[in-house]
Amino acid sequence: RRNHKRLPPGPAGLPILGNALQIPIEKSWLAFSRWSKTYGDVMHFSAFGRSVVVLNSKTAVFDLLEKRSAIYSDRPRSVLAGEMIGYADFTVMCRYGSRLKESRKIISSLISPRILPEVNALQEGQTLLLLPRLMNEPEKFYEHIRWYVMSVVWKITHGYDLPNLSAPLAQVVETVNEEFSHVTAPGNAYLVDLLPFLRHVPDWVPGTGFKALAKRARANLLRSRDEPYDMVKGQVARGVAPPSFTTTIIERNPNPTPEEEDVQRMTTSHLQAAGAETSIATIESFFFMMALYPELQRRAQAELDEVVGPARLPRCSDRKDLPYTEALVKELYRWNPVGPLGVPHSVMEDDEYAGYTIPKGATIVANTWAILHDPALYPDPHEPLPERYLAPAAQKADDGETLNPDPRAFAFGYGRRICPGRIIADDMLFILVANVLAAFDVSDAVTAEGPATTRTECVGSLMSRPPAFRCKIAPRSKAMEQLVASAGLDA
Ligand code: HEM
Repeated sequence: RRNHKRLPPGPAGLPILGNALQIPIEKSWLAFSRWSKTYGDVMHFSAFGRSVVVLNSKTAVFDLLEKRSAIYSDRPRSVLAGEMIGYADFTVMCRYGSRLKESRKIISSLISPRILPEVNALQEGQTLLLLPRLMNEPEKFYEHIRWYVMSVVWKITHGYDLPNLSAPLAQVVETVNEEFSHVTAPGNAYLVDLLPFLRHVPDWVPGTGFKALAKRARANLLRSRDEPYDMVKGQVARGVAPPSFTTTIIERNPNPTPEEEDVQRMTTSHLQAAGAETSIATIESFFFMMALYPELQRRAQAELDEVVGPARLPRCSDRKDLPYTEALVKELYRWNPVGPLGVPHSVMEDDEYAGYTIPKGATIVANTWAILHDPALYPDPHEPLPERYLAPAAQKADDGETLNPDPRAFAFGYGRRICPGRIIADDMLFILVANVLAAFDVSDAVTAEGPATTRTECVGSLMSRPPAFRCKIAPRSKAMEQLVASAGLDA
């Protein structure tokens, strides 16, 4: 379709296909950053007649996704994943409307500063269980990190003690996560998303394998929604439910309408899915960064030794006295943001910005990676430098911008869709970083290509994570070995 509006600039594309073949599937945030030097901070692409607008600067992202959040908070339509499988009922893919509002209202009533002491105690307890696992089987650290994050989130959302990753409840969620990643992966485009009427074509027609896929994935989605919720519902009825988000929701509204219960079920099971993968990838990045940059590790350890001492392990309450460790956590969000392009938004009406039309229904992609590697905001952006946040407050760049802003303002998304789990994620990351560094030395990262170096690049299409690697995780002293073992037993 010809469009006479003045769209933002972008590379010329082919008829019908548009730019679909030009956008790389792997690490597209790097290509977008390169192209922004030619086309500017606001770029337009098209693929099969659909508009995609990529925002490459803090100003453009904040102007649109924050200040005009009222019209930039929808998600793009997705026929297979969103409508046929039903992921659009999940908060993260939910279209803008009453269901999203209801679900976000439930989440913000649950995740508030008031409940943080309880959540922090739980996170500290799970961390003490993680340390002996890392000490005894360091070669399985991927598995341990996964168990750690999932166990923290399960405990918060359903009061469930996850023994290991093969527990049936964990398996259901893992299957849903895998299916979700598969159908939403860039490059796995399904024709039904371009031609939605195909969903009504009978199953026997060749080429409709996507319908069987949708049925299977939907059945798993409903299992992941119902099994944990029904477990807690039964516990509440018997008066034995441990405290959890799901318990609170059920007790608060014991006789919900079917519509209310549907949102409650989806929201609680979704927190489980939304919280896990992002946090796991950030922790993988932490181990990688520590192995590559031993001097950062030493500096944080010196601070932990001085403030916490050798007789105990760090707690959340130490955080205010650990500025370097805090800065290191900030640098983790910046150096390799796990969501380099965030989650796409969609604009609900035609809009004008910087002299261009942003057309209604366009997918809006915030290039968070580009902001977090903008040398005008973060000098020397490719180097992990926690001390950048310790410089005297409010250092200004030539154009008056504050230098080295807190990366959490970008890493957790924007406007009305900002990540509602960010306080939980951030505390979990801090307590893990502080404990691992107090207890262990991390070193010698090795990927399939050989020893990793500071030039080894992260990989991914939707998420950015280090290439698969092994590393050494060794107790810092005999005394620490004993402390970890006894703290683990106590926990
Ligand atoms: C390091 C860990 C995490 C990172 C980097 C992260 C990042 C993000 C980002 C970038 C978004 C999209 C925001 C946008 O559309 O602009 C998001 C959405 C979301 N996150 Fe997180 N997240 C993390 C952990 C968590 C945790 C632990 C939970 C829950 C316990 C959670 C729950 C959610 C939910 C429910 C949404 C959907 C919000 C919506 O679409 O309205 N996240 N997160």
